[in-house]
Amino acid sequence: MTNTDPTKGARRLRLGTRGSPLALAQANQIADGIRAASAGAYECEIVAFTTTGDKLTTERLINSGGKGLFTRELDDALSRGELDLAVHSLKDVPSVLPAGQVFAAFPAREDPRDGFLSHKAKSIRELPEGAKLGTASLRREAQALALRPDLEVVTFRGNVATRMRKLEEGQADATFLAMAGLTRLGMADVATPIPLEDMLPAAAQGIIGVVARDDADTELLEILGTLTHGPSRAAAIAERAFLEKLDGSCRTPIAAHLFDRGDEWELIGEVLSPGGTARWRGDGVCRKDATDAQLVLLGRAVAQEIIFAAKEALPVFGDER
Ligand SMILES: NCc1[nH]cc(CCC(=O)O)c1CC(=O)O
Repeated sequence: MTNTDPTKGARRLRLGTRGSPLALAQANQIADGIRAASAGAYECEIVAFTTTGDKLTTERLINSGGKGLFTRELDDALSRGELDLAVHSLKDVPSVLPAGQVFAAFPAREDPRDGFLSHKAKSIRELPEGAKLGTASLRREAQALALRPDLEVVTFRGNVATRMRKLEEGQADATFLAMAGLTRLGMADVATPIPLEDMLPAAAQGIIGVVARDDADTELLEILGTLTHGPSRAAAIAERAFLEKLDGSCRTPIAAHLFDRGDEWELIGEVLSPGGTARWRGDGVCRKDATDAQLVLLGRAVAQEIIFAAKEALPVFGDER
């Protein structure tokens, strides 16, 4: 499948992604991977997009704006054939891909933990009474308030650099950022990682998803397949199946993580009421050699457990699904 004949020019691929430094770093990683795995047969050109999500300026707009805000423009360009591949932070990708699109690679997951950033404390617990927490994430807001109901949550939007600047300016006393993003930008040391069990991350946090059209040529799909990391792919499938089953509302704080328990996978899922006054956890295990279908069933079963437990309190789960 490799083209080592120097007289034959490399085939050009257009890789679409968002314009943020993090998105560009991720796209470059994939471009390097494709070049190496194809022994130079493919060369990638990175095309940066501004998505609707990048243009919105307030947290509330994001939270009420529906799904795919960070992917729609890329989805459309991929469908139209203006791109060959789209590179996404998987946690920003809606749980169902647009028709005609497939995941072509799930490279090794980067640190999935959330990071805590503050000049006033080393952890959420140590923050002074009534401290301001900057976040645009309903999940992080609910998880932090579950622990510290006295905190005041303030809107914190923008890319990693913007949010760090807002913290420096004192617009908040603390904020959270995904360790994966910080690590990929070479800035992991600005944050204190929070143990996974203390703050369960968003489904697929730290995983990159590479999306192709389902009619992409087999040679390209084979090369992309070699970039896939099995355990990260298993996590992507189980965590996203959990999310899909729960996807009643984009206003519900949801977290999920597939843990490596030696000879088994354990999926822990969590749903909180907005504001963190109530929290439901579910969990389930499966064998490490589970098929994709079994990983999907695991995700759905953990979601179903939470739906049963939470449906009285959260009417959004009352519907049959
Ligand atoms: N919603 C924005 C977003 N999407 C992906 C990441 C980080 C990288 C990742 O989780 O893969 C971030 C920033 C953050 O949550 O701090």
